[in-house]
Amino acid sequence: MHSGGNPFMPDLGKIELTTVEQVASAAGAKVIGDAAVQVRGAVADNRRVRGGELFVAMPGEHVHGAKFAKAAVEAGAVAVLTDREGAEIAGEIDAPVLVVSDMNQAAGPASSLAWGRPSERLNTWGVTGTNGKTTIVYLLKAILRQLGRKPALIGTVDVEVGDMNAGARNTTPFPDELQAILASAVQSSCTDVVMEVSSHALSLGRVRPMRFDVVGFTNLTQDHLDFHHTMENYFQAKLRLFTPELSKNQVVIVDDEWGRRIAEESCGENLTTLSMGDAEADWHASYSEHAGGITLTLDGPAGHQEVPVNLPGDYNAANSALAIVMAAHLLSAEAGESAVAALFDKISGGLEVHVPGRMELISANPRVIVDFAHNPDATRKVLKTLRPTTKGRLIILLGSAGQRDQEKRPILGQIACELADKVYITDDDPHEEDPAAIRAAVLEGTRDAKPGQVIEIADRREAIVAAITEAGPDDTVLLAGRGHETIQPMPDGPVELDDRVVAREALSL
Ligand SMILES: CC(=O)N[C@H]1[C@@H](OP(=O)(O)OP(=O)(O)OC[C@H]2O[C@@H](n3ccc(=O)[nH]c3=O)[C@H](O)[C@@H]2O)O[C@H](CO)[C@@H](O)[C@@H]1O[C@H](C)C(=O)N[C@@H](C)C(=O)N[C@H](CCC(=O)O)C(=O)O
Ligand SMILES: Nc1ncnc2c1ncn2[C@@H]1O[C@H](COP(=O)(O)OP(=O)(O)OP(=O)(O)O)[C@@H](O)[C@H]1O
Repeated sequence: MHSGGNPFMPDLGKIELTTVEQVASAAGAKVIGDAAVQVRGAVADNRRVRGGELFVAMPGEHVHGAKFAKAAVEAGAVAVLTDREGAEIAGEIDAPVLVVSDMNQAAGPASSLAWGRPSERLNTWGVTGTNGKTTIVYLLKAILRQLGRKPALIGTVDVEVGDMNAGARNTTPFPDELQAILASAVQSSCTDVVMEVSSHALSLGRVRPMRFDVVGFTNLTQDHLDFHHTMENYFQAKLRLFTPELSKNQVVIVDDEWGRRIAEESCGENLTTLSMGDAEADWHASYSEHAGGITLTLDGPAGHQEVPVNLPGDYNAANSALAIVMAAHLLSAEAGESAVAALFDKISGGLEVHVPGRMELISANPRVIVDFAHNPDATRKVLKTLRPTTKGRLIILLGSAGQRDQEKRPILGQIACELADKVYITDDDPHEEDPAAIRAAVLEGTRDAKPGQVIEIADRREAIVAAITEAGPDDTVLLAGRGHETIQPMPDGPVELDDRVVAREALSL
């Protein structure tokens, strides 16, 4: 869960007017009322109506947005888009109502048109996969800046447009917000948008009708089974991004079976493959590690290239390789080989990236690190990355989020016991679930622990203080799971809690 929500509200006066009839045609809607009414902009929350917009009444988890249609129109919305249930809930409305059978299909195309089809005026970059999306969009931003371009960024940690940035609520925003951010990016003269595309967003049609210039696939491992139920469904959601309907150029890491299946099944129009190992692929990458990060070596259509990157670990080598190959692949398709050569020339001096809450170093002795690892694959990879550089003990503090994938909880406990010397089990973000029951499920995986290896402390703040107080100067303490998050959703309501702040307090005790 992330606090905030995007404040990016484009200048409505600069958005081209479009008619209800045109919006209805894009959204496949039946119009009740005057189809000649003109709209500009689209919003799904009545509290954000400024005047003249289309109100996008989405069915929600708690309430149907149509309940607020009247209020939206009173605030100045000039038309309402909703489904049949919403039309009934909305009742008599003093504005045309556009009725569709499925809001997930309709909200994107309608919002895009109402915001002036902004994605068509930007180079669009999409990244998907279980782990690495946030890191990769930051890498893409760094690459594009080195090329002298002006990218906007949309992801889990924040949304950045020009000089403005704001915390994100969703990894991939809902269609009205997404299209408003893109319209802001156009108004701020951004050249590109780099964005994370979650599997939820793909399942729910949130990015429609964008057709990305280039997309990248990282990896697929267990997560989000609360939503997708099976890995096959989770895979099918990701696969969509690589079909010609959603993207023009595709880059796929083929080191897991899912990547190989995407390469085979997507029918991507201009697909290139990348391997960090010896899988058959168009590009191969390897790396050497040094104190400041890695030096990445890439061999592929652009020849042999080396790029230093300030991020540690084999998984960050994969993240960096994917970002660079995405850039090379798109430049090659659009501007030819000389543009690719210019790219490598610009980045050969190195890429410098700081991703909040990802391997974020809080102190050196003891080494305290905050990382967003919250699923089995990420937790395993981060512990394995930290082990060789830890002289003393490797201590991990973790829990698991409530109202999310439950199957991963004991697996997380098991990985922690296998790969760390000491394990603190505590609360993550319980949401409305019983925190003790979540901790018990994580503890189930620690049955084979050595005596004294595992300690349970419910309160995360207390647990962080205990873990850091216990650590010696040669130890590493990994505070896993919440990364950049600043609010802990507890059953009794949200509490302010930033692992990085608590760690610094504990270090000064
Ligand atoms: C389950 C889910 O998808 N919830 C999303 C949903 O909230 P909700 O269903 O609770 O909305 P609601 O309160 O019932 O309201 C329904 C509608 O009425 C409108 N409304 C509501 C109140 C009001 O006074 N006026 C008003 O107009 C709302 O704007 C909304 O359109 O609509 C919100 C606003 O657009 C989203 O932020 C919220 O995402 C929540 C935070 C979420 O956790 N979503 C998950 C499932 C998700 O999408 N995750 C993926 C992947 C993350 C990852 O990779 O880890 C993501 O892309 O974020
Ligand atoms: N390529 C990778 N493979 C496995 N683990 C990774 C990889 N990249 C990052 N990680 C781990 O996963 C965590 C989350 O990384 P990042 O935020 O970049 O991924 P994400 O896909 O955006 O995750 P989420 O969708 O959950 O926000 C990192 O803190 C790190 O522990």
